[in-house]
Amino acid sequence: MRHHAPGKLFIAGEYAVLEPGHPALLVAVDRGVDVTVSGADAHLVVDSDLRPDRARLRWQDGRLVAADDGQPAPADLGAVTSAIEVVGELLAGRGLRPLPMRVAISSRLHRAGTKFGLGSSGAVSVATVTAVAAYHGVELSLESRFRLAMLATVRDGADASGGDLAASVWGGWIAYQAPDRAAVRDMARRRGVEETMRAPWPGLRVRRLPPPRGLALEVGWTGEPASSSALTGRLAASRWRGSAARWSFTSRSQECVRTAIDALERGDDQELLHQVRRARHVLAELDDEVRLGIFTPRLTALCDAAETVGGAAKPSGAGGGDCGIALLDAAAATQTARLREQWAAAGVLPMPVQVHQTNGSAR
Ligand SMILES: Nc1ncnc2c1ncn2[C@@H]1O[C@H](COP(=O)(O)OP(=O)(O)O)[C@@H](O)[C@H]1O
Ligand SMILES: C[C@@](O)(CCOP(=O)(O)OP(=O)(O)O)CC(=O)O
Repeated sequence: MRHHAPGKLFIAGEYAVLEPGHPALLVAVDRGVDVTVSGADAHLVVDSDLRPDRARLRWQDGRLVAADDGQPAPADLGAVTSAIEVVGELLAGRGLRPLPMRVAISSRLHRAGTKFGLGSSGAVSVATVTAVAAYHGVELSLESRFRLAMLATVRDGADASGGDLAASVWGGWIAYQAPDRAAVRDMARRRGVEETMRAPWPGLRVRRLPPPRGLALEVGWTGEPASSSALTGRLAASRWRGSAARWSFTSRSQECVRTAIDALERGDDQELLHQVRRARHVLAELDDEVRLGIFTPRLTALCDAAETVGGAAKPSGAGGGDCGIALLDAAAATQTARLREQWAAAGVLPMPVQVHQTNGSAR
């Protein structure tokens, strides 16, 4: 049983999307993670391309622990083990026991262990819940994949919007608004996974969007891995939290993303470019205000280069490294060539990444 889940890029709306009701614009990419589930003699074996050794695990009170000494499962396998545990809970609710299995993860979202910032944890969660459920004969709808992966993500208190999960599940270009994660986590604790899968999730909205008519998407990698949770944690702990600046940032981001979504739906590429430039500035103002370090020198150079050739660019996601996106006139090949040259001179690696098409059905 094998499942492929694509990685993602944030086109606009990062940070603000953490607040329920605030949209983000994302796109899935044609690189991702493959999870293959096959039989095993006993226990559960997790074999990840991030680790030299396979981990042998066993179930203990609904959690996965090391098979030999009962110690917690390796922390770097947290995305995988949480995803398996949530499926385990779903199966238990249906009177089924998880089978012994080997879960193998192979990813094109890192190079020799250094991530690109294309949403590897999200793709791992989506591919794992889908493949493990299918191995047990449970076919999940698109929304059920998203919900299980979101439950796996929030289970240990991590606050992430789930935008990466939605892009990975639905594919293509999407508009996304996050559910109230605290409410969803509490519901799962009180009422269990099965019921939480069926209940309404306040705030959650996902909508597929048409791609831009005549724009090409370019992706540049800074070569510097960044920790999104460290950046969002610093933001949450800062005095910015209850400030007027926060309100101003989230409302400007919201207006920018809504206008960008509208531009996509109307096929207005020029307006989309304008909103991507605005999104860059809204993020830069947040960075000036809170000094998060979203814009590294390479990310700033990546954006400036795109603007000098007539395009629009910004960091994708939390910033601090990882990658950035640029949108350019698809018909102007010389602009793309000039952009790539300027990126290379600034130490930004152009990545051969295309948009992943929409995943099959709408559900
Ligand atoms: N190939 C993989 N195998 C197992 N876990 C993975 C793999 N790729 C990513 N992960 C999990 O995702 C985490 C990286 O997530 P994150 O920092 O959010 O990166 P990204 O920016 O690519 O989403 C890793 O620490 C690991 O827990
Ligand atoms: C700040 C954010 O809105 C965006 C973070 O996006 P990244 O693309 O940086 O995330 P990772 O996939 O974990 O690397 C936080 C969020 O939406 O969860």
